[in-house]
Amino acid sequence: AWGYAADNGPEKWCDNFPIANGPRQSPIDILPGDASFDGGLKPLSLKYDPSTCLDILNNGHSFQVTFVDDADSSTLTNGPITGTYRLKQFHFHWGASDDKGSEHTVSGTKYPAELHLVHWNTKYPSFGDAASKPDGLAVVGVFLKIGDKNDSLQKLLDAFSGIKTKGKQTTFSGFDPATLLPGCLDYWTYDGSLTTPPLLESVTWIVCKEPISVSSDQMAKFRSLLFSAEGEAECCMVDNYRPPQPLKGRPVRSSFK
Ligand SMILES: NS(=O)(=O)c1ccc(O)c(NC(=O)NCCc2ccccn2)c1
Ligand SMILES: [Zn+2]
Repeated sequence: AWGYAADNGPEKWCDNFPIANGPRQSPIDILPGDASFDGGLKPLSLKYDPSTCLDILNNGHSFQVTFVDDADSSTLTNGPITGTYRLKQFHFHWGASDDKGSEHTVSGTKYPAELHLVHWNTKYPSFGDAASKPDGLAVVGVFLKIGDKNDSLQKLLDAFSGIKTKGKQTTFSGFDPATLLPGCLDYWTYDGSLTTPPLLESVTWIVCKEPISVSSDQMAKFRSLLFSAEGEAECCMVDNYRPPQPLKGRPVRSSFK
């Protein structure tokens, strides 16, 4: 199965997922100087209902917080997209040390972690169906930068004792994902893909310019999770990020000057 090790990591994914070398793969290195300001881009409208928060899970690649998505309770509208996209889950990617971990980079700069808020287009019946459509998904990416302790993030870290190993999940309720957003919602946007297998080219990427803070101690806590299941040889969950992929002529637009 795919992973992030030398024998099953990003350099090997094309063996089972040839789309890995496709025309709209993610992540990318964002070059602000090459992005074009688009005055037609609307501000992001993110409306999240904490009561739709369901559980927190170690899926063997990251940890994710999953939401009830059978109604338009937690949605993304406006921004670069048309229609209504429902929040399905959010998860993170991070490094073995604070000098790497993000998937997108900015002029080659890597952040220690990156948050992905995953939404699917309600013109399709489900996430799974939307995931195979070119306008099926919209993922909001937020960089994490070493600084003050993040109290909102701490609520997630406090739940880690119940999800240390692959496949473990616990109930997790009342969390408001809006508390993980930066104050300024300026963004870059481009057409891309899932950054993990099956690497489907169905994602409108919306990457926030402003990072949120995380303390170095909190980053150490991310690294206490395991890729491995209970009873298996312990393998620390670190470096679960795909490196930047070729832009292949895609435009990157900015919502700000
Ligand atoms: N890292 S990312 O691009 O935000 C992202 C978002 C949502 C996802 O489902 C994934 N990838 C993922 O979950 N892969 C394994 C399960 C899966 C997801 C979609 C279709 C088939 N199988 C990646
Ligand atoms: Zn992701």
